[in-house]
Amino acid sequence: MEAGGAGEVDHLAGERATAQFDVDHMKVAWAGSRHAVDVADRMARLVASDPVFRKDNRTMLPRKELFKDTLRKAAHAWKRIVELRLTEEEANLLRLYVDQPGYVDLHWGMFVPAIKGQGTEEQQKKWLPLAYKFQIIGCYAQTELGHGSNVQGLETTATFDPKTDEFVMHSPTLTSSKWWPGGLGKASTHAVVYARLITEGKDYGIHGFIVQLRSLEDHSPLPGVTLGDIGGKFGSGAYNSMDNGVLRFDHVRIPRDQMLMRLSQVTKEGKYVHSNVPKQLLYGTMVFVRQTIVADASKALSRATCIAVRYSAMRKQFGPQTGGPETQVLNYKTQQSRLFPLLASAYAFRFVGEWLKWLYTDVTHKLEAKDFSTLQEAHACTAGLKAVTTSATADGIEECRKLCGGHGYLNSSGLPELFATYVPACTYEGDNVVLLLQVARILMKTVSQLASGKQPVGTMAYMGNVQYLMQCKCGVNTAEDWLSPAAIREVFEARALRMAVNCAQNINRAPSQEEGLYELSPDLLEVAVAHIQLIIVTKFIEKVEQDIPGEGVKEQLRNLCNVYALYLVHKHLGDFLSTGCMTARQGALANQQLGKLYAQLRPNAVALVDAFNYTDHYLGSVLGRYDGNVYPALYDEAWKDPLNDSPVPDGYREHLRPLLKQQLKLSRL
Ligand SMILES: CCCCCCCCCC/C=C\CCC/C=C/C(=O)SCCNC(=O)CCNC(=O)[C@H](O)C(C)(C)COP(=O)(O)OP(=O)(O)OC[C@H]1O[C@@H](n2cnc3c(N)ncnc32)[C@H](O)[C@@H]1OP(=O)(O)O
Ligand SMILES: Cc1cc2nc3c(=O)[nH]c(=O)nc-3n(C[C@H](O)[C@H](O)[C@H](O)COP(=O)(O)OP(=O)(O)OC[C@H]3O[C@@H](n4cnc5c(N)ncnc54)[C@H](O)[C@@H]3O)c2cc1C
Repeated sequence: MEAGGAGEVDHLAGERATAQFDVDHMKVAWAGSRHAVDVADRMARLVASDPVFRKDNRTMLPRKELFKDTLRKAAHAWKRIVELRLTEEEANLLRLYVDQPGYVDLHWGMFVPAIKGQGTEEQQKKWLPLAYKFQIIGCYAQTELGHGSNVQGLETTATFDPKTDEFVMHSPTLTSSKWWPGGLGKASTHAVVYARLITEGKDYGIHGFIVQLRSLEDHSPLPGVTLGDIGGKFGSGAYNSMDNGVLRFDHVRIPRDQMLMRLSQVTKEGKYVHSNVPKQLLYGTMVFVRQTIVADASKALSRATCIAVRYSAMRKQFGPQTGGPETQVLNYKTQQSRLFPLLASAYAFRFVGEWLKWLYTDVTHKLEAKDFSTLQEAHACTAGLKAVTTSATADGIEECRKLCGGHGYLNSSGLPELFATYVPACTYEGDNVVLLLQVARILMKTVSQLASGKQPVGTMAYMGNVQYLMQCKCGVNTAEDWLSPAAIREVFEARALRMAVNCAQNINRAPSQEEGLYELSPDLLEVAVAHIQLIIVTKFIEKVEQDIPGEGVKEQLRNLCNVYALYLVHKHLGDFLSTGCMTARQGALANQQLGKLYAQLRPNAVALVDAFNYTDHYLGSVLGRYDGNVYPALYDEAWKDPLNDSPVPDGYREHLRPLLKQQLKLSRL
């Protein structure tokens, strides 16, 4: 846990003393409210103090033991949730701090939301109470061996048989095997299965069905159902605690009322009826989860930066030419220029995640009132932000590992496992490239409508300012001018719009729209990234403009916001220059200002990661310890490796001894 107990020494106390802001209030700004800090703190401590939830040996467990450990933790977590009568908010946080991917994530995160979003009231009344009490365990079975990104290309069939009032679920080919769903392999009793609905001889495309897979008596697969785990995955520990599964159906029958019928129905006679709603609502569960993934990005990146900042503050290498103590590696400007933008990104993703949650809730209310006007905005924002934040977070975790030098490569640093667990977020819930191309298509559509005078709305409203943004000139003359939110916002808007318009013009020159979209898809990706980065920067600026209590808190957030924006200017300078949004001199001034901001951030760095309020248990890193007492912890940790169980290793007699004896004989010749 944190320092302050009897006998504990805070090796980072000096760092904490230099902070120029109230850390306690920064915790509130980060978590969203005082209440959020208190609940999270209570749940984190509850988990950290419970031996069942220990995870320091996780990367050393063989897969079967790891999976059993996951089942044990999930069951224990549920027991605690019931015993302590935890609220939904508390229960979600408890699961978060248990920090081990498992079937419960899909049960609560996808199975339940799919039924809520796509089930009728009657279906919800039947299935949700069972799911809420864990009388059934569910997963989300969409992806197949042959198709993941292309949902419309799925092959599993659900053919209606009016004679028995049932659907027949079938996997007609090997490639139609469901492949990847988490929790499917070993734990789930039920799944929401996505399949092509066929009735009266006609294929009506993809629909969701609730299907029982395993016996509720002995957990064995039901007749006609083939089930298994798809095998080990990248890294030690990591996502291997999850039973991602394979599923095949051989003409399995389910009652008609197990088709999720909120969006469309099949009557007893086999007639297909589509409610008057957009068919994309079928993708609603993915939109919901993409939104939660953005919030998770800030958690993962803040963990990695917390480890790297604390370790960089205690680690020393080299010293001044004149002698004297070695330098903390955090004082190296190169370390700061690699690490501080990641710290700023963690904050940026936290606030854009908060805003996205608001947007999602707002759109949901509108959908309930049959207003579908914001569906496209919700899709573009969730897809784009999911793609940009997960890619930056995965890269950022790996950068943090390198920032910790050799020790970062040890499992005990926590960083290899964090990376291995996190990196599939770039693929699941929509491959990031596929999602960015969705955003780009919407942007191209918006550009094409500008000529007709149609005013874009929401996060695309800036595109309506086309006359000005296509020709404006950045007014920055000094490095300090880059501290103006208006200047920053304008260059990001101009860059995004000009890239979109240029790309749209190039597409129009292609023989067909389709060919243009295909040929220019690498450029389209960059257009989408520029638009999404504008959203993140804008939401950070808007956050800083709010009333934020606590001494120095607003100033630190403003600093982080400027670091985030100017780092992007520096990184994507090519975009800003080639679109004529700014000059090379202005680019150099931005970089100059960035250097000054890093210097201002330096004395606050450790306190800024303290504000995440993570326990040592949740961080799971000897390098990121709150007290900074890294070396004894690293040393102790090494001895826990099973390889150190005996001084002479297994295999010595068979493989080392004969070799050494042979060398001895040869040397005597
Ligand atoms: C209670 C809380 C508990 C705490 C738990 C927290 C949650 C944690 C959950 C666990 C987290 C992680 C675990 C990982 C689990 C992973 C699960 C999965 O991966 S599930 C499978 C995910 N699969 C995908 O994402 C597939 C990606 N593909 C697609 O989405 C589509 O195929 C797509 C969009 C690429 C193409 O679709 P389609 O071919 O149908 O359409 P078009 O491209 O032609 O578009 C037509 C039209 O529709 C619009 N559109 C597309 N998608 C959407 C959408 N989602 N919403 C709204 N509109 C959409 C598109 O813009 C086009 O519009 P138009 O106007 O016609 O141009
Ligand atoms: C850890 C993990 C957990 C998962 N959990 C679940 C789950 O619970 N339930 C579930 O149903 N699924 C799950 N999935 C599956 C996941 O949703 C898919 O893997 C994901 O949607 C990507 O699809 P794919 O694997 O078909 O990739 P592909 O689409 O085959 O991608 C391969 C490559 O092709 C590129 N590509 C594809 N289409 C295009 C295009 N149109 N234009 C340009 N490039 C393209 C991609 O960018 C990528 O580089 C999970 C996957 C993982 C890794």
